[in-house]
Amino acid sequence: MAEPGDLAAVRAAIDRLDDDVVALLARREELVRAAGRLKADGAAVRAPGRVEQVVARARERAVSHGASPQVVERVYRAMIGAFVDLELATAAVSDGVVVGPAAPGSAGEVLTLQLAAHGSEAQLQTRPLAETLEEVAAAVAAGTVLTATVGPRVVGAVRGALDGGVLTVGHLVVAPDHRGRGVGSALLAAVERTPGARRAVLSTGADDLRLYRRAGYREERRERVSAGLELVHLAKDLSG
Ligand SMILES: C=C(O[C@@H]1C=C(C(=O)O)C=C[C@H]1O)C(=O)O
Repeated sequence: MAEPGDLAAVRAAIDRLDDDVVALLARREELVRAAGRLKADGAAVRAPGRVEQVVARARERAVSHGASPQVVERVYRAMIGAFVDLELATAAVSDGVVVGPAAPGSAGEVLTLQLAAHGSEAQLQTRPLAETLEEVAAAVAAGTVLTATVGPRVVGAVRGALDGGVLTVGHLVVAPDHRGRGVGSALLAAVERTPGARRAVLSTGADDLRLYRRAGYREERRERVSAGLELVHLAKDLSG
């Protein structure tokens, strides 16, 4: 590349280059998010062995481009650190939390969580939250319930009913002492991986939208259920 003659010109050239760098970072972020959705815990998110592979490869590429491998390594370690934080905050779960199909016999615990759920969704007293033990047990037996467990304890659950490629997500609940640690996001990410699901839809109270917005859900419409209580219908395209 020709050397620009003064600092302003150099900076203009850096700005143009940064446009490309950020565009590439955006593509990298998409891939990192996809990797995160395939992981079950914090150790898998951090993947230190893979980090060393990526760094070693970047150092080699730096040498072949005539760049400083030390600078490239520092940039890469900082970048990967930021991506790991993103993965931990989005798809992944705190260490020790395992997400998977509800174990036979867990219906009682799932129902207890549903009944204990706080917030607007519980206040709606919608049919799902007023389920009987038999109904929850039938859903567990049908394989439509996913749970998050810590050791033997169920700390969260979600349900996904698939019909013609449309996944209706419901009953997302997290034990009060496990909130804010990515359990809800991990359950949501796991249910979205239901084979054959091309679109996810769900309805929730107007005050618990953050988790869903962060996960890429878009608002379709709002429905006033009663005075002071609004139900928000959300959807997410899963085909991409
Ligand atoms: C994207 C991944 O997750 C993390 C982020 C990495 C990256 O940004 O390259 C590499 C390893 C993990 O720490 C992965 O495991 O590949």
